[in-house]
Amino acid sequence: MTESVLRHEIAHEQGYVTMLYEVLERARARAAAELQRVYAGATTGTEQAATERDSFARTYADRSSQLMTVERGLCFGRIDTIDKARFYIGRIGLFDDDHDPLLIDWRAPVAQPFYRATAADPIGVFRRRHIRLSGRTVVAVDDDILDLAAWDDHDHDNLIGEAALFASLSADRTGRMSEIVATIQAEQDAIIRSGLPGVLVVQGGPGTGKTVVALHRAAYLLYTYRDQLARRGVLVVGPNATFLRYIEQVLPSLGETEVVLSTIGELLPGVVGTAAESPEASRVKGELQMVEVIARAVRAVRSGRAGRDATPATLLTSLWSSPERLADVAPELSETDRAALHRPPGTPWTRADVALLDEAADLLGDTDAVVQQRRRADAERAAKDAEHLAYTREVVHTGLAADGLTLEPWEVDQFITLMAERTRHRDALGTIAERAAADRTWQFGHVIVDEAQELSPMEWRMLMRRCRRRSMTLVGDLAQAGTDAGVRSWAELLDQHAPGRWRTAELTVNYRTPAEIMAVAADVLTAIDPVAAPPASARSTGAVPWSRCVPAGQLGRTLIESVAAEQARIGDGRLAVIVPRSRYAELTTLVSAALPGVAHGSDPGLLDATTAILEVGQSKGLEFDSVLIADPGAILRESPRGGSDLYVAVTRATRRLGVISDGPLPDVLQRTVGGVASVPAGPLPDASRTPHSRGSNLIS
Ligand SMILES: Nc1ncnc2c1ncn2[C@@H]1O[C@H](COP(=O)(O)OP(=O)(O)OP(=O)(O)O)[C@@H](O)[C@H]1O
Repeated sequence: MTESVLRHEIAHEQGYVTMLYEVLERARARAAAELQRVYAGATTGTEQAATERDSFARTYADRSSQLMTVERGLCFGRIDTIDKARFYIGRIGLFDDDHDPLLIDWRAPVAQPFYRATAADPIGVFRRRHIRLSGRTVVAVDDDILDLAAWDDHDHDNLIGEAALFASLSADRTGRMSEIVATIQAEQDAIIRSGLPGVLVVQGGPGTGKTVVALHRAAYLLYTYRDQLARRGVLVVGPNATFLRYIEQVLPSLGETEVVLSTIGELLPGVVGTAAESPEASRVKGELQMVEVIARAVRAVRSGRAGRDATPATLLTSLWSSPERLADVAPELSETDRAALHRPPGTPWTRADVALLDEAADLLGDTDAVVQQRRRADAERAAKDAEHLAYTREVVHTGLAADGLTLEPWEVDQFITLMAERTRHRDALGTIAERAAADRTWQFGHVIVDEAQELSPMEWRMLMRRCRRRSMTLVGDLAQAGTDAGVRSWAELLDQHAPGRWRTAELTVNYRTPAEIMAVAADVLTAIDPVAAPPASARSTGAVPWSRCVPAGQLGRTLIESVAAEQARIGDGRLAVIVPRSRYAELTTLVSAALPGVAHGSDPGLLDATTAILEVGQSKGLEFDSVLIADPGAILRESPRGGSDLYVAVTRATRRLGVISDGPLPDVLQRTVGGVASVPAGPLPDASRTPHSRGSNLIS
């Protein structure tokens, strides 16, 4: 585009975008007025009537807040089809007074070609345009003309909208995951829009967008299969509380609030399994042989042989604290394994306990009191539904009278049913998290599991009980598995739990880690699995990973110097120091004493800190502008899955990676600049003089 054509196009899009914001403002005003009217309307004065009113109020309040959250980047694209139709794509659907679409919701089928069209297969699209806004001002347009002749020699047609994508990938990290609606790639879009039934497994290397794609899929499914999913909710399971905080803002920005986020350790009502324990104990607890152990323990309780400890918590406490009782019900476990499980009563629950408690609860069943409570709740809900319909009738008639509208009686009835359904949904949805949290037998409409490779066989049993219809999305990377108790093969897992009802998809492009860092990661991956292929990096930065070997006793000091140097290099960006578990306390104390602003792995404010010091497990799923790895040799040695831990650590950075070791540098890191030779403190190696840089650079 020449300069003047570009100016003209920007002015044209500005006119359209300004009109869209005016329509948005009117929709906001309407939602506010409805809210006002509901609050001003009379109720019969009973508590129930007030609840009904609140339910409507919540619907309009949700609508208002949804209309507020789409302010930033309301419209981000446009497609012109070969048959001369034009659609603007954005975060929400907007319509004119005749209900003709002005802006298409990114999840609607009409928007799909925006993400899928390629030069090789334009699916009817002549032009795809990315529109970049700053506030409400159009600052850039970027066109892909999907004309085969012009694109024939282009070798990466799975990447679209490169200017927009590249700008978003190069931005400083904020400590929170952000949504990617404007730049979803074709292979990601196919996963996001894959159908609801059955189990979809998404395997992909680090940084390929598994998490972000899974969250966009949640938003897409709730939009497309609203009736099926709204009342049961969608459960998203993540590896730890920090990770859940890292992703929690993505869904509201996509306009979805009906999603329950949980860790495995919190899936059983009334139990929080977060205490630490030995890797041996969690391995033994995660193995499938525990099914029979728990079953025997329950039988022993029932027969009165082992006392009358018929609640799951007492049952498990007594097993762990009594070697005799454990030996009685778990003869198949070795003595060493049984010893690993032993602990005194009163010890807090660990994550691996939770699946066993759930197993026991499932066998013991609910007590009469719980069953009766559930029946009472069902009856109350039915009564509420009837009252809700009556209230809806009143609201609709008042609203029609206020607007001076006359409709046919059947139209009014239809509208009442629709409104009742919608507001009842909202009412139920507002409390899905509470209801699901209080009900062990809650069945979710869809379950999404992130870092799925980490779940043990016992944890899969627990999760499958939460979704008997097996509508699930599992995203993970077997090469990143941090425990031996995790998944070894997706087929092995799913042939057992969803035979004939599962499918796989793969993500192949790494949007996080630049090619220079991925070249190092590729060596680590080869050591874990010689035939595994690393994902191709979407970009390169020119900054080659560096390493520095220091004499024993100088790791802390060098780390402190390097933190300060890296902070200066990345400006407003974020830095992580990843350390071995065995040296976490030592290095955290040293670094914190010298640099008081550094956050620790368990700090609630971790994500907002500019620098954090973490064990590998705490860094799972997260990303930082720069990463320093301390004592990589210890990371490799201290766990049977040390190679995978190092792979995770190496692939957390979006821009820079440095390695500091007070022992020999592991062979798999020889590709870092500096190598085994000790390099003096001072300026870091100049990337442009670096001899090696493997890995592909898809954006040249
Ligand atoms: N299409 C895209 N447009 C812009 N950014 C993207 C896109 N896809 C992924 N990203 C970004 O790439 C980064 C990595 O994504 P994500 O964390 O979902 O990857 P992952 O596969 O879950 O990684 P890991 O397994 O290493 O934790 C995130 O910053 C994400 O926003």
